[in-house]
Amino acid sequence: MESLKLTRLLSCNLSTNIVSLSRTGCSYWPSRQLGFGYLLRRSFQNGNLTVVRSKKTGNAGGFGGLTDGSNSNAVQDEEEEEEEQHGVMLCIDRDVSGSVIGLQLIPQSGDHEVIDSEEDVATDTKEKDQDIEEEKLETRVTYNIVFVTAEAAPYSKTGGLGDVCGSLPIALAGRGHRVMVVSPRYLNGTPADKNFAAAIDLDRRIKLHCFGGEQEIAFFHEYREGVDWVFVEHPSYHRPGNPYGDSHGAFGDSQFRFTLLCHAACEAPLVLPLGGYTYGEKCLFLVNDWHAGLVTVLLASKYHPFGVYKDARSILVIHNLAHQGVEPAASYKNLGLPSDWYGALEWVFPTWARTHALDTGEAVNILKGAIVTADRILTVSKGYAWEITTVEGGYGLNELLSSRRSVLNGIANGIDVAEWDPSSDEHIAFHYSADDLSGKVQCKTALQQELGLPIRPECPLIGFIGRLDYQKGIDLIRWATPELMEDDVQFVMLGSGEPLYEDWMRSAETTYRDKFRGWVGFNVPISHRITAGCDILLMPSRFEPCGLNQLYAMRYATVPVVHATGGLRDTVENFNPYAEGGSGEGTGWTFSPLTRDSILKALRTAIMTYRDHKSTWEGLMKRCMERDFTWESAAIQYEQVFEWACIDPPYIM
Ligand SMILES: Nc1ncnc2c1ncn2[C@@H]1O[C@H](COP(=O)(O)OP(=O)(O)O[C@H]2O[C@H](CO)[C@@H](O)[C@H](O)[C@H]2O)[C@@H](O)[C@H]1O
Repeated sequence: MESLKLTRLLSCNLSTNIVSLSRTGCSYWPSRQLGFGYLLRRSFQNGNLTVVRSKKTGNAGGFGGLTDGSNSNAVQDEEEEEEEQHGVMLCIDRDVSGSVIGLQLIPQSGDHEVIDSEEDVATDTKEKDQDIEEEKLETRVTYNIVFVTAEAAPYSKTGGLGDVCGSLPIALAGRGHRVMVVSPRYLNGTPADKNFAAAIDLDRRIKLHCFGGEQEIAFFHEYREGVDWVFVEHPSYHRPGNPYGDSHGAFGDSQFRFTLLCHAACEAPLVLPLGGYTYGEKCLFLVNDWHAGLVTVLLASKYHPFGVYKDARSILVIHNLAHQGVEPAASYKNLGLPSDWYGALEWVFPTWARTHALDTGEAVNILKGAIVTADRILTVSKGYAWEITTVEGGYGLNELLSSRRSVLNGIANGIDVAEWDPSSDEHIAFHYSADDLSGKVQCKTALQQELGLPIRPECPLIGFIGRLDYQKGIDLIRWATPELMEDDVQFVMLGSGEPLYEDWMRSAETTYRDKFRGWVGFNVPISHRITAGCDILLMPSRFEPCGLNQLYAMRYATVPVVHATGGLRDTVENFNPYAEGGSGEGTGWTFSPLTRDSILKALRTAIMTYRDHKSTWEGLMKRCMERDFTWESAAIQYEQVFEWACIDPPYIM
């Protein structure tokens, strides 16, 4: 018998493989999932799981999903060598009429390792390597995944949430999962509206019960890069500005608009026949930030009591705990939740945070409701997963989050390495790679020219990109700038946000004419050019759940100087000049505490290294570029969490 590398495949550290069986009682994992040229067939008899391993000689067949029992042609082709293993049934999937539509099975404890005898081990090294390669790439179990998010690039983006929800779904789809992303169909009367041009009206109107009546919404759909992009259509998503506000400030009806999103997202898997068939009830909802938070509460309070979505799981992904969706308690009745679920969202401000003596501090907090009802909780880095359980980082939710520590994990974001690739980036004038960095200095002089700065390739160019708000430490940058400008450096900032800082950036341009540029606005091409053209990227964030700009910077050989917090500390390795026999180790500078002086000190160390230690700097640039920030490795970690979510029963039934 030839080698079958199933050991790692079937003996994950969870000791569990969940296998779905179709109505017919057996299904096939296409050979791509199992290693080269094999199929697994599983049948269920008398409460036991039988795994039949077959060598397949015909075509590998499609990769259409775990429960696709339609590979009958492939079955006919196979030349079976059967061996049996036994397991137990975890649960039965039924449709609304009670008919069995699928089964979840778990291999019998101790039986789930398939270890071939030594004689079986293939001698052909090439084939072995190929098997291992395949195995590394393959997904063990596929899921129906429903992302719910307020933004998803390229359709909508105001920050990192859009980036993540625009690229992680594609990575997961690429690993064999069926993935839907549900977000609003924003139209603001600008050229950005064309982002939605390829999405077609599915002609499926539904009525949602919230805000004192029936709200009719429609669904638009685009299938792109293996993902079902579903857009919720409602007039409240059509207005100037970004998803959250306009030049006059934040929109006053965010609770309404995102309540619609959540109700619609709960219905979408049930009512939309995408590609011919619905996602159905057995879904994994990935609920991103407070805007989507009502999904977990709806599943627990509105669907589960009626036996709907009982095999679904919800995972709350926290990108930023500072925004929680807090509104007056009286707004609870608008949310379309049963009245006896008020406690899940109930939130009482501490006395010091109340506005006047008669203020009882009572509010509803949607993110809190999601934390209470989600099956699992994720944040976008390990460091931040810990920080949010502390008083300093918990924004009032630290005790609640601590109480759910057993289901709380952190996974650092990846980046879209195709969009952010210095060797092919369409937004930059010159291209470069770790093997040939010469294009980087050309990008620098092109940027200096574009910004009207003196063209000085030898002058250290520092960059900042981000939202201009308290989180990003803009006040400290403003405070440190006068002293920084005494050095022979150039500094360019791109950002929009608080008017105070926008005005300061404009005025600093006048004060430091030859040294400072402040680009006020949101401009993706410029962000690429700054990332490529600068030598150093500054990120003095007060807190940073993950941070993407430091990852982009490293990919572009721009050395990050960051506050040692959250995801910044997890992803930037502090430079150690003495390591590796003096050739150095690390990818940037992580400073702490967050003060004006430590920002200046870290920047000056970086500047001195850039000026006086050219080969050390080149080593830093190369190490930055060699880091793996692909979504692939993050997606594998997400799959681990999916498995954990499915092993446990739903948190609230
Ligand atoms: N003016 C501008 N013009 C063009 N592009 C601009 C821009 N301002 C910001 N961007 C872009 O927006 C993104 C910002 O991403 P970040 O992760 O740094 O921050 P954000 O705080 O929005 O995200 C939150 O969610 C993400 C995702 O999980 C976490 O990484 C992060 O820590 C958390 O605060 C980057 O792609 C950046 O280039």
